[in-house]
Amino acid sequence: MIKIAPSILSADFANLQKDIQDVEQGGADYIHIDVMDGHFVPNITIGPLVVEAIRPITTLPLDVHLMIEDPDTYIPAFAKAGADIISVHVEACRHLHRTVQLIKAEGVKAGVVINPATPVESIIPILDDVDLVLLMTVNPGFGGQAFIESVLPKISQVRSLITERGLSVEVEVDGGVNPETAARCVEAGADVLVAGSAIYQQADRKKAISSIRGN
Ligand SMILES: O=C(CO)[C@@H](O)[C@H](O)COP(=O)(O)O
Ligand SMILES: [Fe+2]
Repeated sequence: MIKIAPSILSADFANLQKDIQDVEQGGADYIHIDVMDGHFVPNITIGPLVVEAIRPITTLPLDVHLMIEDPDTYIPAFAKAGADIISVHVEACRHLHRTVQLIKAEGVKAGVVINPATPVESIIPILDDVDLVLLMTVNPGFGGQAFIESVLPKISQVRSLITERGLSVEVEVDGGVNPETAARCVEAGADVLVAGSAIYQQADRKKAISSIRGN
């Protein structure tokens, strides 16, 4: 079963509770939270206080995507705020194993993220230690961007690496996911699909989630 992780970056921030509960009732599997610091990416979004406020209003796992410099400084705060999965960009980590160990020491699942231009080879050394690999299909920073087609072979490459090693690691895709691109990501080997605008721009979120799932 394909998991759907609506990105609240495209939700109405003045009505976050309603927009989160709407996707929970619509069949979402995770709530994807995009954390941006204005340094690693040219946008500023959500901090641990907002994650803490969201925690009691949903039973879904909180999938926290850190697009920040120096993630080690902030990981404990996001874990304490209630994150279930914390994913960090290889491009932002000077000592990747140390960062992943820190996430796990906080009792949280660890994910590793690569930008569209970062080769899959960069995650091979950490594959045994993570719960999730997130492949960006846009350059991080904003919702509503166009899907970058050239990432599709990277999804298949990551899926093969995981299968060859007999690992249980989820393959998540993020950026420009809609019913049409979702089908190709799944065909390539993705099992978790993040979608922001394709869900929140639709009045019927349940229907939007089902069509991304391919139902
Ligand atoms: O991490 C990011 C953007 O940096 C994403 O999670 C976006 O929020 C996805 O938005 P859509 O491309 O689905 O509109
Ligand atoms: Fe994201």
